[in-house]
Amino acid sequence: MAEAFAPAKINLTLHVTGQRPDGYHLLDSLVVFAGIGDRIAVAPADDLTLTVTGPMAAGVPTDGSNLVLRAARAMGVTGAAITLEKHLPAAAGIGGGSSDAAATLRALAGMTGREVPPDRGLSLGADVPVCLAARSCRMRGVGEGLEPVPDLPPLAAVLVNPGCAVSTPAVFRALAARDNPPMPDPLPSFDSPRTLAGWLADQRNDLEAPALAAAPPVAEALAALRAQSPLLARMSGSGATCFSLHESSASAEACARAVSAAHPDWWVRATTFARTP
Ligand SMILES: C[C@](O)(CO)[C@H](O)COP(=O)(O)OP(=O)(O)OC[C@H]1O[C@@H](n2ccc(N)nc2=O)[C@H](O)[C@@H]1O
Ligand SMILES: Nc1ncnc2c1ncn2[C@@H]1O[C@H](COP(=O)(O)OP(=O)(O)OP(=O)(O)O)[C@@H](O)[C@H]1O
Repeated sequence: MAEAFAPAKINLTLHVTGQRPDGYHLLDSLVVFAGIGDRIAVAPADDLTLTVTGPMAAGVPTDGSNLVLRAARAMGVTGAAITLEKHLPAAAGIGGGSSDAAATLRALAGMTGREVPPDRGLSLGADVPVCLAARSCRMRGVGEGLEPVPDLPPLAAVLVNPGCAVSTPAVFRALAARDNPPMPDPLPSFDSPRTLAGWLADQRNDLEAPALAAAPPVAEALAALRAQSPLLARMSGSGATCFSLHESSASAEACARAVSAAHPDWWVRATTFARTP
């Protein structure tokens, strides 16, 4: 028996800087992890099985297409009873499936003593290597280039998903430009959430414009967050989840309460983005 936490992945920035001949995009992204996420438990068994539980289980595939089972197969594991306790919305830009895959690799490595695949799960999804690292990283290439980042201050944050799934390939396809400038190199260091948020405001998520065009509720989520005067509000990944950064946990919790009250059908969580979850 082994367990692993699958934290939500947040792209504080997401610059699309180019495109490979195979169509995959080159990225330059500052990635952090939240204190909330899914949970994976694995136990020895004769066959490979998956049970999905938890408040966000509805609609998550339970067949071989689930990234948890794909991760197990990538490790050559044919016998394991795996439980996925789903707390994160799916197809939401916060790496739910990728983080589940990474946590499965970690848990199965612990249980079986097998090595994780040499590509760190890249063939399962571009976000899997960073989710396997599960700590703040500068992510480049298509997702395989991981570099440690200067110490970031712990960040009080709110996550809002307005309940529309967004297709990652469709958002990439709708990009107006694929050769946008990267972040500065090296990244500066930040002594407070306010300094970091001020710097982030000059950076971008290049997928935000095409996601806003494809999914109008993203604009509503951003407007609802901005109405609470956060340090910054932005979309994560390919959407539709948006995040806000705050000076304190009390301010993040007040923001989450206000957005939840105005939009009871949205998924809204106050959390912390930390160097290690
Ligand atoms: C948008 C991000 O979440 C940012 O962290 C990731 O780049 C996407 O990661 P992911 O969902 O794990 O991506 P994958 O499952 O590998 O790819 C889904 C689709 O997104 C597009 N894709 C993904 C990653 C990348 N660097 N370039 C792309 O163009 C491709 O159309 C691909 O078919
Ligand atoms: N364990 C899983 N949890 C959620 N979705 C999964 C899982 N395994 C496979 N999927 C499928 O993957 C699709 C994308 O879901 P996922 O939650 O990984 O997207 P995402 O948060 O947008 O990812 P990213 O931020 O990496 O682009 C879903 O539509 C779902 O059908």
